[in-house]
Amino acid sequence: MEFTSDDARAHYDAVRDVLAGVVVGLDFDGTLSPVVDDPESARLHPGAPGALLELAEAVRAVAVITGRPARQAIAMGDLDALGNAMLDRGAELFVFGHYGNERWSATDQRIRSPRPPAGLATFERELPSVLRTAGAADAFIEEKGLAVAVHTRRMDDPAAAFERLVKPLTVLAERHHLSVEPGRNVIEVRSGEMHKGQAVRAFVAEQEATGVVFGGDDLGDVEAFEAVRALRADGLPGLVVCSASHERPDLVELADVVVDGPAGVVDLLSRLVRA
Ligand SMILES: O=P(O)(O)OC[C@H]1O[C@H](O[C@H]2O[C@H](CO)[C@@H](O)[C@H](O)[C@H]2O)[C@H](O)[C@@H](O)[C@@H]1O
Repeated sequence: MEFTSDDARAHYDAVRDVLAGVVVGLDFDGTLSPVVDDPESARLHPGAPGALLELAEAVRAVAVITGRPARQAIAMGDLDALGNAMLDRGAELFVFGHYGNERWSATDQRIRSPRPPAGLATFERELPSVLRTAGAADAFIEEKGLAVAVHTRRMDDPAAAFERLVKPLTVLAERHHLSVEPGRNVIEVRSGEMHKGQAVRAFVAEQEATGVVFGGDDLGDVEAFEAVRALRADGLPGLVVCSASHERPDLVELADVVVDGPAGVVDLLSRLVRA
């Protein structure tokens, strides 16, 4: 792991000093789960369950804060089993799905979810024609219930297809009062009312946390990075962790600690607990 500045090392120390009251939010894809070509094949890094279990015992609470539907993240990460193991040790696991629009906890076991945004159904009906016009008819469409994601990763030239799609998908989304969330070879269209920064702030407040850590790898995590930095400016110890990849080098400068993908995240969490 690498600190991005001397201040960053001090932020790490400050969080470690109040660890028992700290909340930890972690993104799923690219942070706890290595990025794979097929979004449906994503799974937790093999070291993640053990590291999260150890972490949960040492901190106030742990949350997976993801753009995925909570149900899907729970299934892919076997998070209900992990949550039960945490409960056995007196700790709690939360999952905030759809960028904080959904909520699940190991204690509650029910997913609290809003209705899909108005306009999404019409957007989805019009989407194939927009993809054809943009020369991207073979993009993979992931229907997510509250959102839809258009993936270019498995196309011949993923970056070029992504660039061709940003404008027409933005125009179509805006026509239906929806927001565009660009990510790693994916353009997601969803309601713009919630983001991970709000999820982090709400998590800190409800847990009366004495510190906060957030780890992420993609543009959808930037608001959470900003929330940690803003809370820190108000006096709460905080640490921003970037799970780095060649696909998103621009996120490094927003972080305090940079690690090498999900394996690096697992290593960092273990070090934090053992320190
Ligand atoms: O907030 P996250 O947990 O990071 O979820 C964001 C999106 O991640 C997924 O896509 C990403 O991971 C896929 C599997 O590794 C990869 O194939 C894709 O290229 C990545 O962008 C997911 O499919 C989306 O629904 C999430 O919004």
